[in-house]
Amino acid sequence: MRITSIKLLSPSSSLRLINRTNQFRAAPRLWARNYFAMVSIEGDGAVKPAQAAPAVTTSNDLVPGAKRQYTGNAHNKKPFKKQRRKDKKPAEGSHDEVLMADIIELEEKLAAQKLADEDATAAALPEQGSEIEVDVMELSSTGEGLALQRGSHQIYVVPFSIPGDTVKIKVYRHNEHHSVGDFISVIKPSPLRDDSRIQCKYFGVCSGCQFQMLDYAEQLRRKRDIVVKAYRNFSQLAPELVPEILDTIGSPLEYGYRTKLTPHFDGPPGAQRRGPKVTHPEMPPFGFTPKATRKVLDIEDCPIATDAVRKGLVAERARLAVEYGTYSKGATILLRESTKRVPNGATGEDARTETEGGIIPPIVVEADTFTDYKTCITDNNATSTEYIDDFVFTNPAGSFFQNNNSILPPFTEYIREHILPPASPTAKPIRNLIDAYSGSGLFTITQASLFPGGSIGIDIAEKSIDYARKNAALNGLSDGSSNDGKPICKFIAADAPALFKSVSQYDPDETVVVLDPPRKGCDHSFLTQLLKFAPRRIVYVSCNVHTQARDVGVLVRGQVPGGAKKQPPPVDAFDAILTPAETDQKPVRYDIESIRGFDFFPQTGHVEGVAILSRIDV
Ligand SMILES: C[S@@+](CC[C@H](N)C(=O)[O-])C[C@H]1O[C@@H](n2cnc3c(N)ncnc32)[C@H](O)[C@@H]1O
Repeated sequence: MRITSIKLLSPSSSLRLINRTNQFRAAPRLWARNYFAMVSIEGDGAVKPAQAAPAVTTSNDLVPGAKRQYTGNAHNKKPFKKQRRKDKKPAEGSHDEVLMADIIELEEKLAAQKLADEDATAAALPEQGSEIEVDVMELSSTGEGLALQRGSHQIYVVPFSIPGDTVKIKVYRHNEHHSVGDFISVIKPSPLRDDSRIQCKYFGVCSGCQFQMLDYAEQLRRKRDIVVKAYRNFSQLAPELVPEILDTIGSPLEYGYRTKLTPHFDGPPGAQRRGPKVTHPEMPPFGFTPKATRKVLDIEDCPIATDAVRKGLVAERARLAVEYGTYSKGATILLRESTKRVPNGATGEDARTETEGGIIPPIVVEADTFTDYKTCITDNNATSTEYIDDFVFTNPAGSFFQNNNSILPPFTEYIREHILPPASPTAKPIRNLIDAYSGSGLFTITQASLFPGGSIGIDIAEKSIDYARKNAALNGLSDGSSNDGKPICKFIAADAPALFKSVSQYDPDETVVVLDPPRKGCDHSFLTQLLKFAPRRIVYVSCNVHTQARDVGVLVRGQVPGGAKKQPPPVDAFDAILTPAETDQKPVRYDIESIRGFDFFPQTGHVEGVAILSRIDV
C-alpha cells in the first residue's frame, strides 16, 4: 500500500513517515513518495495510517475511492494505470528529482484547496496524443510550467509556458505522479508573457531556452524563487537556519553571451556499428536536440551565443554542406570563442591579428586601451583565450570554462568582496585559499592577491591543471618555487578528496575553501574531510543549486549522512544535534551567511548559486 495524501489531524500533529520494517523515523517529503507509507501522529503520539484524502490523488490505483478511470480509445482498452510509466528513483539533483519536488509541492497546495473543489478528481485522464487546454499554475525549478486541466487535479508538465497562461498541449505521456504534454500554442496569454520579446525563431521547439517571453527582471525573480525552493526542498534544514535568499544578480548581456556551443548531427540513416560503411545521402540536420523528440533540430542561428560563435555556426554549417558525405557517424562540433587582445598602438606581431581567423574575419571590439579580436575555435585541443577584467585565462578549447564571459567580472568581484570574513579583533587573519574543483584556476587566480599565505587549486582534469599553472604565470603569480614576492598559486591534478593530504601546513583558522563542483555536487568522502579540516570560511559556488543546497545542509548540520554507508540524512538541525558525530573530533558546524543566485544563463531556467558559510566557533 502506498498512500500519497497527507492529512493533519490536529494543529499539534506532526507528520512522520514509517518504513516497511515499521521503523519509525522522520524523513523528507521526497522519501515519502518513493519509499514510505505515510502516517500521521495524533497529539497523543499514536501512529495511525493517514486518512487518504480523495482529492490528493497522483495515482488512482493507490487511493481508495479515487474515481479516475482510463476512458481509452477503440484500439486500447487497457486500464489506464498500465499505461502509466512507473517513476524510477531519480538521481540526486537531477532534472527529474527537482521536478518531482515541485510537483509534490503543488499537489500539497491543491490538497489544501480541495474542500473548495470537491469534484476535481473525478475527471478522466485524456488519452495519449489528444489535444487539451490546460491552465498553468506554477513555474517549476526546471523552467517548465505546471498546469491543470479544468476539473482535474492531474498535473501536466508543459515546456515553454508560464503561470497565468492557458495553453493547448498534446498529451504525450502519463507518469505515475504527473503527465507530460507537448506545448502547441497559447490560447490565453499570461500577463507576464510578451511574445514580442522572443528573439529566436526556434523558441518553443529547441530545448535550450525557456524564458524568452519573460521580461528580464521577471526572469531574475523566478531564478531567486528557484534558489528559495532548492533550499526548502533539498537542504533538509529548518527554515530558521536558512537566511533570506538575496536577489539574483543579472548578466550584463541578456543575449549574445554564450561563448561555447556544441551543435551535433546524427549518423547516417541505416548505419550500423559492424555493418558496411554508409554515409549521409544529403546534409543531415545540424543543431540541437529539441524538447519533444530525440531527432536533431536543424539550427541556423542561436541568438544567445556571442557574435563570434554565431559566425562559427554559419561557417561550420557551410563546411558540413560540402563535407557531409565523408561522415559515416554522427558528430558533435565544438564552437568556442577565443579572444586576442591587442594593446592600442601595438606594432609588429601583436598587430597582425586582423588577418587571423582565416576566411572568417574576427569580431572586433574596441576599448580605450586595447582592441579585442574574437574568433571561433572548432578544434577541441586548440587553446582558447579569454579575459576577465585584466586577468587572462587560457584553456584547452574543449575543456570546462564558464560560458558567459560578460558576467565574470562582476561575479569574481562579488567573490572578492565576500571571500574574507568580517574583520575581528580576536580571530586570526585569513592567509590561505583552497580552491577545490579549480578547473584552470578561475578563483585561485582572481582571488590570489587576498591570500598572503598562498593559494592552492585542485582539479581532476590534468589538462585543466596544466593550463591553471600556465594561467598563474600569465597573470604574474608565483608557483612557490622561487621567493620572488609574488602571490603564490599551486595546483594539484587529483580527485578532490586527495586535497586534504596536501594542506596540512594550512591552519584551518586562517583558511578559506572555495568549492565549485560539477552538477552532482560533492561526494561524501570530500564533505567528511572538509568537515574534519574545518576551514574558517567556505564559499560554495554551483551551477546546480539543488545539490548545493543538499551539501550546504550537510555542512550546517556538521554531519555527512551515513558515512561510508549511505543512509537518509536527518530532517532538521535538531535531529543532527541529537545524533552523535561519527568522528572523535569536536563536531564542526557552519552558519549560512548569505545565499544568492547569479544569472549565468539568461533566457534559460538555470541559475548559478553562491553560498557563503562561516564556521560556528563554540
Ligand atoms: C563547474 S567546474 C568549475 C571549474 C572552475 N572552478 C571554473 O569556474 O572554471 C567543475 C570542475 O570540477 C572538476 N572535477 C569534477 N570531478 C572532480 C573530482 N572528483 N575531483 C576534482 N575535480 C573534479 C572538473 O574537471 C571541472 O573543472
